[in-house]
Amino acid sequence: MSFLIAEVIVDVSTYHVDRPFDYRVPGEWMNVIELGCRVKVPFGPRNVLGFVVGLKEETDVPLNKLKAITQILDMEPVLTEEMLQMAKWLKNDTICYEIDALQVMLPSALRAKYEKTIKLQQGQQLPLEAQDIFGKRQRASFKEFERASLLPLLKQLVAENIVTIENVVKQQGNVKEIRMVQITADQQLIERASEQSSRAVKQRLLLQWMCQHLGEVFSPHQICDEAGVSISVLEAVIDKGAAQFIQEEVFRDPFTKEVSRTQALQLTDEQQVALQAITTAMDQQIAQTFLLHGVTGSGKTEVYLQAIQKVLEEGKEAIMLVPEISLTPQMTERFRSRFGEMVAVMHSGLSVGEKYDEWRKIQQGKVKVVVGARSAIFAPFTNIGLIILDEEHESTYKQEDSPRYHARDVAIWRSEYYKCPIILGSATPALESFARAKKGVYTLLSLKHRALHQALPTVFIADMREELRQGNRSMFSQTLIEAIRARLEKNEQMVLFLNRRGYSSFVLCRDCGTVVQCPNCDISLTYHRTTEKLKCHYCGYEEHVPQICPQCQSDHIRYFGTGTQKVEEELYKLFPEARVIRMDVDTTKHKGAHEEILETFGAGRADILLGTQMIAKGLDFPNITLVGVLSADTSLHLPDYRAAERTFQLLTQVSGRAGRHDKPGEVIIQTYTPEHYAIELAKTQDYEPFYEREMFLRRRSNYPPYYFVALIQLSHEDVMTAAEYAGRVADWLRGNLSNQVAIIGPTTASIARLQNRYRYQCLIKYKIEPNLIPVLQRLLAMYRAEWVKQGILMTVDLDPSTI
Ligand SMILES: Nc1ncnc2c1ncn2[C@@H]1O[C@H](COP(=O)(O)OP(=O)(O)OP(=O)(O)O)[C@@H](O)[C@H]1O
Ligand SMILES: [Zn+2]
Ligand SMILES: [Zn+2]
Repeated sequence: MSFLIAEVIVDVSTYHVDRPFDYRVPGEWMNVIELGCRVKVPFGPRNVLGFVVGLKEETDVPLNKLKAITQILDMEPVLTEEMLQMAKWLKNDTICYEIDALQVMLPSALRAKYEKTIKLQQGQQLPLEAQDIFGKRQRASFKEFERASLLPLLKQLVAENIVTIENVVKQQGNVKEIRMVQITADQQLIERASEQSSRAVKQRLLLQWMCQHLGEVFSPHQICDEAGVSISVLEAVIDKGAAQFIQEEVFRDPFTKEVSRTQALQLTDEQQVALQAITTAMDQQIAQTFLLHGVTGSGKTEVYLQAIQKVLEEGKEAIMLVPEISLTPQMTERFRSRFGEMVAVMHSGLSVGEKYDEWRKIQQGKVKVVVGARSAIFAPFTNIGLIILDEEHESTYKQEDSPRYHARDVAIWRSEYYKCPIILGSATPALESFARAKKGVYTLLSLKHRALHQALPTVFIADMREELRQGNRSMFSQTLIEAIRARLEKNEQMVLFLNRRGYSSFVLCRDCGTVVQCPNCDISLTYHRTTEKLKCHYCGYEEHVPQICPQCQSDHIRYFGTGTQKVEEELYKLFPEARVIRMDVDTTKHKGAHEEILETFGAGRADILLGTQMIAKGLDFPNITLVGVLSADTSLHLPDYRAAERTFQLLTQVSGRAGRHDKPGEVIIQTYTPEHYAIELAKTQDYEPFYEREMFLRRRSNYPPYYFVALIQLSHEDVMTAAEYAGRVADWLRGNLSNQVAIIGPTTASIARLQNRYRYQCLIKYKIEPNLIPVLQRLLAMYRAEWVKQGILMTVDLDPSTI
């Protein structure tokens, strides 16, 4: 007797074995189940979610031990064949559980609790058995089909598009619907209704109107308007069978405003050359990776738009990634004005329901372009023609939880699958990317000039030590103050940028130097002015600002450092007439806040846009002629080998906001270390000299891109236990990896204690180590089987963004 066996990856990522388990497929589901469907299966004492990753007829599991699938959750697979392959690759490439790799590809609505309903499509005829289930309703529940053992029939109905299946998410809203009216397609029904209402003039009027619109669908409102009747007349006619109410699905619209359409611009020669290279790769169907290195304002976005245009003409699909889309509403708008309804968006600012709707639009082929943040790289397209990563150097493209993937690597994998090109775009590419382009692994395309041949802005460095010597204790240098005053007089706009990476306002005792720390983490607490509280940004701990120093009881304890609110207050003191608009985490909490702020600024209703990291990128406003960087150094002194690179990138990006159109731009960078090369070279805004300099230093200290690094982090509540296991990790690595590999550690992590757990790490530096993945997999297996029980937490990151 033959069985159908499903191989299922189960949702238990604490189990130490990461492999598919075999389950019997109950007879009635034989022709229903497919690869990529979600199922419920018994695992130990409970039922868990699982994904079908294989179907076969034989198993090594003895028949009396073989359990059956409890429930099937999808008629149509939610994961494609491609995704199942991609998950296997991710599992190996990032060393994660396969279940984590499968889950990350789905919108969270499909990971939550939901119910399935079956909806009858308009005007479709059901076979008898199914009619019994639906009765007079438009909808039936999945369970009803299941109970009647009619799943194969259901599958057939879905295939013939007679019914559709919808997942109604229980907790987080569901498919949104509105009530519509469908006029019958059958003229006789209308005639019969007319006979019945021979004395009702209005009803007859409506029925005559309906004769002109057989089979069409309108909103009740529209019908009443057009036919000039009231809703009660419409209801009476519906009662007589001339039309019926139907529920029509609407997609939630994450776009808050209308945009006007734009046309492709006439490209510059440089843009033309770049576009030509990309479209050639498309025509030849080669998985070629292009690095589009273009100075700020050089028109990279126009190249993306026209490349996508070509993809659409070929009937294919495109993925456009941006670092964090809620920060760049301008980008979405440019895509919508070019491609209209063909565009879906995916980013963290959307609700669970909105994300699910956007995902379904992609899956159902209703859109051809997705503009989104990191996770949009998993958009369920099946005919991809181009993938773009804008600002490819940004660290948000790397996910910091399992699966610890980099969107660039996933993009390259998918491009190989679809044989299509990729564009990595940036004014300041990641060192790794530029090195690969120089070696010919990527194809370098350069835009050396701004699109309209405007000059890059002039950059001044203001030495804040000098200012202090001359008695200026404020946060604004004289140069900056004068520059702001000049702009206010000329009615031009400016951007003031407060570099807050690794920087915060803290409370310090001026007598003994104590900085108030979080009791759970080795990190200073951040001062919040509005609530007069100190907060830990890592664990959420908070307390009131102390009146006296907890160490020496001095009352000379006060906060230090600069927040955007403080800057705003200072600005108003200096320039009471200035209209300042602030963009930071506090002013952008509510949905749509970014758009509102940028719209106000774009419409010229503010003079100064003051903000943090989130204003550094993507802004394109004609009237900005001054960019001020209040504190260039704050990101320079972090214990991270990429600190100089990040600082240079940030300064170049933010400078690029000035003088993008007719008016020339000026940039003033304030710093306490003007001699640092990252700051000196940001002055000329020339990427290659910086690249050469930084590469030299990386080579000297054996850092990427010359070496690869892998980071193993480990924590425990007890410091001795944490140290002991960290030591075991280091010993084990030394015993199993070749002596070509440098193992640094164990050392304490840069934050030595977090949420009351002590943290250690080991760093692996290597050039070629074929054994690395298997060795790390064995280490993880050991950890999952034994160490977890001791309360150890361990993570392995093959491409850490900070170390
Ligand atoms: N070929 C062109 N002709 C006319 N204007 C153009 C052309 N290409 C781009 N522009 C305009 O130049 C400005 C800068 O272009 P865009 O924003 O695409 O540059 P970018 O390289 O993406 O900039 P950044 O990296 O600084 O964000 C935009 O206002 C854009 O409309
Ligand atoms: Zn003190
Ligand atoms: Zn804390």
